[in-house]
Amino acid sequence: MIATESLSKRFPKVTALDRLSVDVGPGVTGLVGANGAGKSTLIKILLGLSPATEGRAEVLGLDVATKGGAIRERVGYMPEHDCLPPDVSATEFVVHMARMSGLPPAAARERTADTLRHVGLYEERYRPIGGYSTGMKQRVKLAQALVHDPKLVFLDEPTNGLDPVGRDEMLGLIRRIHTDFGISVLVTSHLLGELERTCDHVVVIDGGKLLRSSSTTDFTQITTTLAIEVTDTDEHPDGTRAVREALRARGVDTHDGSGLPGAGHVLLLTAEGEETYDLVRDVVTDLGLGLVRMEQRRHRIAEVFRGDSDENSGTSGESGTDGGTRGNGADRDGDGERKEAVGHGG
Ligand SMILES: Nc1ncnc2c1ncn2[C@@H]1O[C@H](COP(=O)(O)OP(=O)(O)OP(=O)(O)O)[C@@H](O)[C@H]1O
Repeated sequence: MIATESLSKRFPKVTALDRLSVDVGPGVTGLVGANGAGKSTLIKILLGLSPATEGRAEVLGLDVATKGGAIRERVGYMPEHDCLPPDVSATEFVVHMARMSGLPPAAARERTADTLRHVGLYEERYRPIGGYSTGMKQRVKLAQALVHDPKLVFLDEPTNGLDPVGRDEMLGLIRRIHTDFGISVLVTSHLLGELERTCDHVVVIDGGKLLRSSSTTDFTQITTTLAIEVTDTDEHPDGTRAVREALRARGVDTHDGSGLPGAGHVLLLTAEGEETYDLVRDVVTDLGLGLVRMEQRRHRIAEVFRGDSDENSGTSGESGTDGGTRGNGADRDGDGERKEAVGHGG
């Protein structure tokens, strides 16, 4: 879908892209990086809107340096910033964008109605955009990117400014763009957690350089860390502690994993093999406790950035699922939800 080769973009005071070589296949691909990492610059070059300083890039087999027009016919673009006219309705605006893409009037109206329904705008679509919420505006921007039935869409920070519910809805929509319509997606975000759930593949850039490009499952491969949660009983009012002590008596060290979201008392330990599972089962049974869960943890993308290895992933206590953001910054958008952000976040 996309291929870049030693692509660079230098502005007078900053190198926004630095010899970036990356291939992106079909599916939903996340482009992640801190603010200023070069995500929007890359998208503009890929659309043929801004020339690269060096290197080359192709989108759908078309050279960005010479085939910008043909690329924009085939690729939808949802820009990061608010760019919607306040005085027209979503329907009028999206019909206009469809016409600009070359659809005849009747087809433009039909596609507009379908697309606005798909993104979840109903009666509101006849009201002026100026009165819309941020979530509704993001949906209009998404609709205009999809209305001409592109093969590929570039979505630049589509969840920006949305509350957690709005973000989840937008991420669901993005997934469905691919599953329902077969349109491939390149979506940018500075929030790692979102991409982990939404994308098949993740490309990470930092300071305009490629840090990593791999499938989401490779990022989140299973670790050898086991997470255990047990019930309390009258005899053992702190079941977790009882398990911890019993395991220690058998020479197995555990770590506190209660920093994990939604977790009550979670113990983390390194699984040496089947014996570890048997040992935990026996210890819990001997103590008369209930085993609520025993599961292998997966790496989270944030941990990959921190360079956490299996060996130390259980030692910090906070290194669990959504736990740590060490070195990557924690992001709060005022919605009270802690999010993982690369770099300094935004
Ligand atoms: N037209 C421009 N002139 C000068 N510098 C620019 C220009 N556009 C981008 N930059 C710089 O290039 C770097 C990369 O910017 P870019 O907008 O691509 O980052 P980004 O990863 O999309 O982050 P954000 O989400 O904050 O936009 C930044 O340092 C930015 O200040």
